[in-house]
Amino acid sequence: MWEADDSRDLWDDVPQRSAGAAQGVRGDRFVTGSLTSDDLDVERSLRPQKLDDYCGQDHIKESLRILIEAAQSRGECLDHVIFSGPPGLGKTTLATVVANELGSQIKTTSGPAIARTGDLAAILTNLQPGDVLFIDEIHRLNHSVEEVLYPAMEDFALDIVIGKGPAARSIRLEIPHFTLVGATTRSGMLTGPLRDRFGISFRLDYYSVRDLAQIVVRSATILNVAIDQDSAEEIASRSRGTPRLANRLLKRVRDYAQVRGGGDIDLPITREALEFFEIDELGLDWMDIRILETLARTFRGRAVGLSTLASAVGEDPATLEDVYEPYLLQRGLMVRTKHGRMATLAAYDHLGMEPPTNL
Ligand SMILES: Nc1ncnc2c1ncn2[C@@H]1O[C@H](COP(=O)(O)OP(=O)(O)OP(=O)(O)O)[C@@H](O)[C@H]1O
Ligand SMILES: [Mg+2]
Repeated sequence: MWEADDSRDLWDDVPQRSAGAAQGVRGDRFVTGSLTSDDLDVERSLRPQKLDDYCGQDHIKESLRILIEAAQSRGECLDHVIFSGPPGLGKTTLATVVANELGSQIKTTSGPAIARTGDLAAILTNLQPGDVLFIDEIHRLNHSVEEVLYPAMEDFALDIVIGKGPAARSIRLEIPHFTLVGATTRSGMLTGPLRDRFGISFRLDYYSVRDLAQIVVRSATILNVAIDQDSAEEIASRSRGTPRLANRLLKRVRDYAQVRGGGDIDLPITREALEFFEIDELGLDWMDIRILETLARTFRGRAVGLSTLASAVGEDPATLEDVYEPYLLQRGLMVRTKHGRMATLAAYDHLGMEPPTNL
């Protein structure tokens, strides 16, 4: 089993200044890593096609280069690959890049789209030798479909049951050799047998500010907008380590620069735009700030339960837990103890508030 992990300390170069929610428009949440309708128009054009265009995740890139070249020189298919990691980090992009580097066709589907075993059988029998089959959200495959996938991955065979009851018999069909590329945001939900059948496994990690700045510069070139390095780094440092978010903020800053500035993106207009859209120096939006302020002001130094906090900020508890908390926890701005949630010293510092004496 090939395991690789490209973790680095992402936040070293993020400025730690205090924020305070600026007044601007409120509505859509910019800072989610998940795909929104806003991303669809340009996501395709901004997606790198080859390993050389793919910024960051250097260890994964170099490993893939070696594995692809080795498989090609043996005249074999690349072993099955799984990419895991949070939304917007480039899993789908890597699947396409792998197929392009192999010079193979890619067939794309997703776990929830393959409802019945017959659907998967149809996909598998239609593959050409050497194809890449990309299954997104592979943790959402249902159990019976997964059972069909096992022999396909292991022996390139499809076991089909003909007839019913005592007369039923199973025949084995050969299918072309192919490479399965799976992607998942929830690697913990993969079943053991499925996970074991991937020869290569990569976990994508959040990007450094430097790598994100490179992505912003590349995207600006494709979008045909002028940007300087300082502005690219400013956008990068507020993008929560996520390329999708960096591209989204770049588009908003471009719009703002077009209407309020001369069209080119420089540092003052970047800061003004991000302040207008209420994205602070750490990439926190007004809701994140509201959560921290509630913890710091209303519950000052006291641990608070999820549902109490949710009603205090006017958000649904599940959304609070799944959408807002992970980043605040990851950045060390809040902690979850067995008694409840609390703002940390870093949060008080970020809000420019004196911490309570018991912290
Ligand atoms: N390493 C990278 N270099 C340049 N751009 C990137 C990189 N990774 C991702 N992107 C950009 O970010 C966007 C989102 O990436 P992608 O769709 O591959 O993420 P994902 O991990 O599949 O997300 P999800 O979990 O939501 O499916 C892409 O359109 C691409 O433009
Ligand atoms: Mg994807």
